Amino acid sequence: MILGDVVLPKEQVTRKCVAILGIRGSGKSNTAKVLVEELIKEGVPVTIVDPDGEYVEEVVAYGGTVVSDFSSDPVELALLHQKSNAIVDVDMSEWREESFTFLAKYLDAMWQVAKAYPMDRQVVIEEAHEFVPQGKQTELSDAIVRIALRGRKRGLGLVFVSQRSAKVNKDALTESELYFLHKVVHPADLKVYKEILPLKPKEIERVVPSLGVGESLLYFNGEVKRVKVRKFELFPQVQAMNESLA
Ligand SMILES: Nc1ncnc2c1ncn2[C@@H]1O[C@H](COP(=O)(O)OP(=O)(O)OP(=O)(O)O)[C@@H](O)[C@H]1O
Repeated sequence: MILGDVVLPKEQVTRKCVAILGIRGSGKSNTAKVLVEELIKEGVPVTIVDPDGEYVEEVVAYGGTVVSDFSSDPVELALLHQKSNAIVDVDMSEWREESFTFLAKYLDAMWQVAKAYPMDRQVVIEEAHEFVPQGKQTELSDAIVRIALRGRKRGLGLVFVSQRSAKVNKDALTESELYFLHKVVHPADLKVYKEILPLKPKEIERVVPSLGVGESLLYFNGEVKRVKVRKFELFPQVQAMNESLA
């Protein structure tokens, strides 16, 4: 999977937890979108928990399913998500109570379906601190923590995206095996990075605030690399054609 100046085999992402952290505007969602696109190309079904509806356009363009009416059947949706290339956007932008209940039921159904039909699939959780917060347990956070801790055997992987790394449930976050650590500046966030990275605290304080948009420290397998993920573009071939005609 070509993400920019970083190339990852699919197996380094699927069945694992991935954390994409950083301040607002550091490029987290862009990194997540590039990752989703590459997973889809590999045939891995992806579900996006989308609190701002910021993936809807892409999911529609890829012929995926956008769920914003929470009266649909979560089990049916989990079965639909079983297909190779399936992409589901759970649009939580209205922050309704029933959307949280639906999401918990959907993830639970996915967990059950994955037992019967294990296959690689990934769930991306934007603003993860809202759904799986540190110090607060809900039906939904239980469903997410269960996937984080025990999803591997059923093929389930997670991607946590958050600007409030200190507020994401530690049990879930520390399951991550791959980290894209974008810019942070606040001491509480730097502290989380210091707990994750095998670098000297002074080095972290020097490098992390200097990261540009789209740049991150990629931490995987005990190794830290400064990387730049490419800018996500919806159907670049179409855009290039339009530009050449203009
Ligand atoms: N790798 C990149 N190359 C060029 N531009 C980028 C890159 N990553 C992000 N950007 C641009 O920077 C801006 C912020 O990116 P993005 O929305 O991904 O940040 P974010 O950290 O998710 O912010 P927020 O927390 O507010 O959602 C966008 O305009 C995006 O197009």
